[in-house]
Order: sequence, then C-alpha cells, then structure tokens
Amino acid sequence: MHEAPDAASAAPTATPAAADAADAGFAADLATGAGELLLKLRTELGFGDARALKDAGDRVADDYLLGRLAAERPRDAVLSEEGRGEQGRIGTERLEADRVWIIDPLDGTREYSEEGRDDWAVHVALWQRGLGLTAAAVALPAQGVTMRTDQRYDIPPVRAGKPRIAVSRTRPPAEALASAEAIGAELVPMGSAGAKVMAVVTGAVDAYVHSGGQFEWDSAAPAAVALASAWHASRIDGAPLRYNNADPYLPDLLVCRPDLAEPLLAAVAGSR
Ligand SMILES: Nc1ncnc2c1ncn2[C@@H]1O[C@H](COP(=O)(O)O)[C@@H](OP(=O)(O)O)[C@H]1O
Ligand SMILES: [Mg+2]
Repeated sequence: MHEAPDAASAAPTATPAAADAADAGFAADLATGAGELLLKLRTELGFGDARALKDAGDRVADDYLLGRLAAERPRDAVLSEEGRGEQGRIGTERLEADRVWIIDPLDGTREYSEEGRDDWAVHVALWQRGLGLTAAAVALPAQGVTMRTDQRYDIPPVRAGKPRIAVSRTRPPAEALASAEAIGAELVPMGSAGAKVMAVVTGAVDAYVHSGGQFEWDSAAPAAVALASAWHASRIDGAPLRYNNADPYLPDLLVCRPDLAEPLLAAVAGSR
C-alpha cells in the first residue's frame, strides 16, 4: 500500500511501518511540546482576559509547530487552522505536495481559556498522497497525555448501562440529539474535537457525533488515532473522511465503538 518513504523524514532503508512510526513519534513530540507551552502560558497570563489568553495560545502553539516543521521537515507542506491564505497552508502549495502536516495548534480554544477545564488539545497529523493520514498525535496537555497512531488503544468490552455520546458543549447538533434518543444513549457535553475523540478511544464515552461545521484540522489527527486502533471514524453518512482537499471544510464526523457504527449511522440517517 505504501509508496517510498520521504527521504527528509525516514532513512532510505526504513520500511513503511518504521517510517510511519518515526512520523508518529515526531507528531507526538510536536503536539506534546506545543502543549507544554500552552500550559505555561495559561499559568503566566491567568484567566482574567479570556480573549487575550485564546489569542496568545493560538499564536504561541502555531508559531512553535510551524517553526519546528520548517526546521525539521522543510520539504513538507502545512495546513494549519491559524494559517489561512498563506502559501503552504491554505495556499495552493499543499495541493501539489506529497506530504502535508494538518495541524490544529489549539483545539477547544474556548475551554483552554476557562480555568480548571482539561478538554482542549493539540492536533498534529501527516497526510501523504495516495495514502491518506499515515501518522498523527493528539496531546491533551491538561490531562498529561499524548495519544498517537503508533500506539494501540484497545476497544473495551461493552459497559453496562446507557451508551454515552460526547457532543459539543456549546453547539450540540440535532443529529446527536436524535441519535441519542434513537439508541437510548445519554449525552456528554465536552469541548474540543480532539478531547471528545480521545474520550471515545479511552472508553470514557462510546461515541462522538458532530455536524454543522468543522474543518480538516479539527478531525484529522483525532480520526487518525482512532482509525489506527480500529475504532470507527467516518462522515455521519458513513462515507470515508478525506483530507487535504482544496476546501478544508469538513463539517461532520462520527467516531465510535465499531459495534455502535451501524445503529448510529442508521439513527443519523433517520433524523435527516
Ligand atoms: N459549526 C461549526 N463550524 C465551524 N467549526 C466548528 C463548528 N462546531 C465546532 N467547530 C470546531 O470544532 C472544534 C470543537 O468544537 P466543540 O468544542 O464545540 O465541539 C472547535 O475548534 P477550535 O477550538 O480549534 O476552534 C470548533 O471551532
Ligand atoms: Mg479545532
């Protein structure tokens, strides 16, 4: 399945799996490093001015990630939430590139600016032409963890009681409400797409249903981590998630235990 690895990031003799693991390690290092800066900034600035903290957080994490990518992966292109319109981000360069890092320097910006909340994340994913997402990491800095595609997160046995569906705290979509009702699930409001997908992958919740708007950087790294451990991740009509499109708008997402995919897709279809 794999094409030849990129010489900039892997030894010529590396197998595709070894190259992917090296990329995943790099992604994890980047996400963890940005997370450490974000934690430090929260301490330094405090929570008195939420707007200032959000803006500074976005900037500090984006600068760090772009700086390291430019220095350590100079041949790769970048698509970043914070880089709209610039060459190599939402510019056209990435559409010709073979390797594109899709990053969300601070996902769950609102929660980052609220004291005591730990549902915010740093997303770093690698897309490769012909292969799709091949490596990724999601840091949850306030939870002290970084989850990655080269580590396995096993699907736990079904829990007793109602299934739990994570939804946006601020804009829970109608499809999530309808599908929760259809399968008798309870809703768990939470910030950040990365935090919600990682809550699925750790078994804290059973599914995450989103619709109504999102961009590639919101789901790329979380979906890659989930898919690498054989969790279900797709559009809410069941279509595969596709990345590095000219228009990075990717408005909906379903991540769940594999056994819940069919009932949830049917419930969402029935609600539309
Ligand atoms: N309707 C919508 N349109 C665009 N982006 C959306 C959206 N709903 C959620 N998102 C984005 O998805 C991420 C998770 O949202 P939520 O916490 O509400 O579930 C947030 O990313 P950022 O925090 O990086 O902006 C948010 O901006
Ligand atoms: Mg985001």
